Amino acid sequence: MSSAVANKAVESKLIDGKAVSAQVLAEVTADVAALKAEGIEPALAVVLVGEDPASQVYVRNKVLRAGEVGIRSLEHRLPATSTQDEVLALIDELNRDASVNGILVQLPLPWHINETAVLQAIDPIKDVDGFHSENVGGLSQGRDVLTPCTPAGCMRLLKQTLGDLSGKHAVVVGRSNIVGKPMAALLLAADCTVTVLHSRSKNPQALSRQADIVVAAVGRPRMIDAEWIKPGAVVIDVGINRIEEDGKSRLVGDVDFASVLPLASAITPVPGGVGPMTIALLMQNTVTAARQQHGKPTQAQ
Ligand SMILES: NC(=O)C1=CN([C@@H]2O[C@H](COP(=O)(O)OP(=O)(O)OC[C@H]3O[C@@H](n4cnc5c(N)ncnc54)[C@H](OP(=O)(O)O)[C@@H]3O)[C@@H](O)[C@H]2O)C=CC1
Ligand SMILES: Nc1nc(=O)c2c([nH]1)NC[C@@H]1CN(c3ccc(C(=O)N[C@@H](CCC(=O)O)C(=O)O)cc3)C=[N+]21
Repeated sequence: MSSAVANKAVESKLIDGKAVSAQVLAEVTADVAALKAEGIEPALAVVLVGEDPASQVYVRNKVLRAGEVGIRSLEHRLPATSTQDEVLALIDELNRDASVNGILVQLPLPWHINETAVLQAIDPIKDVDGFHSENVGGLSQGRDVLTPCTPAGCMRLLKQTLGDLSGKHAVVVGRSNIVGKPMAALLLAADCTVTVLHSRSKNPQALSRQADIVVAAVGRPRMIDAEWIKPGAVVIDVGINRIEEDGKSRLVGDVDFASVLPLASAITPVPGGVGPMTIALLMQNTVTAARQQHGKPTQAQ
């Protein structure tokens, strides 16, 4: 096969998260403009505690993206030495500020701060991460609540790739509160048969090889290789791992892209897959929150 033909074959399998996120952002830009014409300016507050360099980059990207779609953003940076009460006091202030529609507290928090206490302090109607128990419970009950951005972004990619997901067997590798569990809930709501694998699962490769859809959210570079994948499966790689390779710093997923590519019918790259979708869905959630807070119906997605 000529390399041009080989490239074409690779391209046809790639799920382009950058392109799909651009579509989402275009929709959000139009929604924001419509709200502004009615005198409503959606606003997102991003709270960063400490100086973790990766978190600083993420927060900067969120603020930049908000500006691009017309969402006002407020960046609150607190020192790593802040007490939990200081963080809670800021959240209380943001909860009460009617001009703030969305609140995101960047994770992870410094070790001395209780993550659950902080996430539970956010008013559920402003919880654009969907991490408050009210929203977690609502998702599991099938209520129309704010949904975690990364799993919601994965769903949009899957629906764009496969259309109807009904009856598909989906395997989610990882069971965190921010990715694995909400991902499983969304797949179930879309009528998939769902298997959730984790670090205690026995023979995970054999289970994963039964899946029509594999979502990898483990935080282990390239762990999911060809052994985990049935020919024709759709593979969504949530992992973001910075590794040193050949003396260079590289970003790789939880999927061993080179070994899985020949088997998968479609696969997300890292970077340029799920990551850009997460930020786009955060913007969409902010608009949804603003609409709800102003008593406007939220559009079907
Ligand atoms: N693209 C994006 O927008 C985002 C990307 N991420 C990335 O996604 C990845 C996962 O993040 P997150 O969910 O927060 O990670 P966590 O560390 O919170 O969870 C990892 C999960 O993977 C499971 N796991 C670990 N090792 C194995 C193994 N050998 N076999 C099977 N399961 C295993 C763990 O199991 P157990 O519960 O038993 O310990 C756990 O449930 C990371 O790379 C992170 O950087 C995260 C958020 C957003
Ligand atoms: N409260 C909270 N909500 C989150 O949603 C949240 C969080 N905390 N903490 C950290 C994780 C991680 N996360 C990412 C978002 C975008 C990219 C992203 O845009 N990635 C680009 C590459 C970025 C780069 O080059 O470094 C890509 O994959 O193409 C990645 C990761 C959100 N998270």
